[in-house]
Amino acid sequence: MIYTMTLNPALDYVMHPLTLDMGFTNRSSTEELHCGGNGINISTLLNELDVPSIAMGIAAGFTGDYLLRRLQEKGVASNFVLLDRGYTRINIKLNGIVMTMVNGMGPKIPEKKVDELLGRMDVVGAGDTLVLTGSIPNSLPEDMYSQIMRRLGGRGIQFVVDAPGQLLMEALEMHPFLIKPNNHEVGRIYGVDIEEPEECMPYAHKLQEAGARNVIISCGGHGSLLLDENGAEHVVPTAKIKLVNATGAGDSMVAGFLSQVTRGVDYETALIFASACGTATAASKGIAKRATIDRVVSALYKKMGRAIPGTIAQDIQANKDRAAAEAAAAEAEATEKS
Ligand SMILES: O=P(O)(O)OC[C@@]1(O)O[C@H](CO)[C@@H](O)[C@@H]1O
Repeated sequence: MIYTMTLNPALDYVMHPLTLDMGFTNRSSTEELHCGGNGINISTLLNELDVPSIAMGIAAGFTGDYLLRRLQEKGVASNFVLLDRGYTRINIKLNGIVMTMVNGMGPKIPEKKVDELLGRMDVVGAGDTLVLTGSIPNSLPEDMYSQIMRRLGGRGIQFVVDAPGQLLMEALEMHPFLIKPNNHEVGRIYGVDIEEPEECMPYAHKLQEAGARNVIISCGGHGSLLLDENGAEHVVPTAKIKLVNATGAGDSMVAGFLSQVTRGVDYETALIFASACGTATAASKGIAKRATIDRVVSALYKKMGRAIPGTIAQDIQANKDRAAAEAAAAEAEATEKS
């Protein structure tokens, strides 16, 4: 089973202001509200791919209630500790000419609730994957992820860590199965300005030397790289799309990668699929749907001049057949009612 941990989930309120003038009232042309927080995004995409996962974390107040209800409606299994006070944050994503984000701080987490969460995590065991991702509320210690990994260490759990700066570096000594920073995050860690996957490769080696088994570094429109645990380097371009909203694109990469490696697919194919999932979300309102992912997968293989591998081609065909059957059933039902 894949477990995702979101200690500081959010509702992502995406607004589309036509202008953004500081000190004035700006008006949005359209708005959307999505369940957010990195682990939740990962579980949402896994659910879209029919890969079972359980989203864990801490939620609070009316926003937390809404978040959990929406997850349930989508069929995303969850196991959240509820706080008695405060509310799950609402992160503002201003999707104007330049994307601007204002993320909330999140509620204060009392120690007894952390203990409750740690207790619930005892279900995670041998063969499971635990994804620790996103920022953590201020009231929790900086080394929270490595604390969790130490507590659960030695049980044969595969850890995935996608977190900023110190949180990530602290976790490396526990040899996570996968880390996925982006080029900006890596640049901040090592004090460099890097854009292209090839420029990032030496830093992937440093992160691997520091403890990570597999290192993916995403570089937005420039592509992405994987330095795998066998020392092989893989670089993949990005399919061309019209950017809609990049929120959750990195999380979608993690979900896409896990969806493939957990079924035994080779690392290069898993990276290509991961890249397509990230791009598909960047081309979508919210986390990508399967049909968009399949379109981007096909476009990416075409761009790379390669044939789509058998397992992935079969999935795409099965999804097409399922969508066609669902459309036919819906049409038949509509005809019957009229
Ligand atoms: O404030 P954090 O935890 O660093 O990031 C939270 C967040 O920006 O990341 C997700 C996208 O990756 C969004 O759904 C969410 O709002």
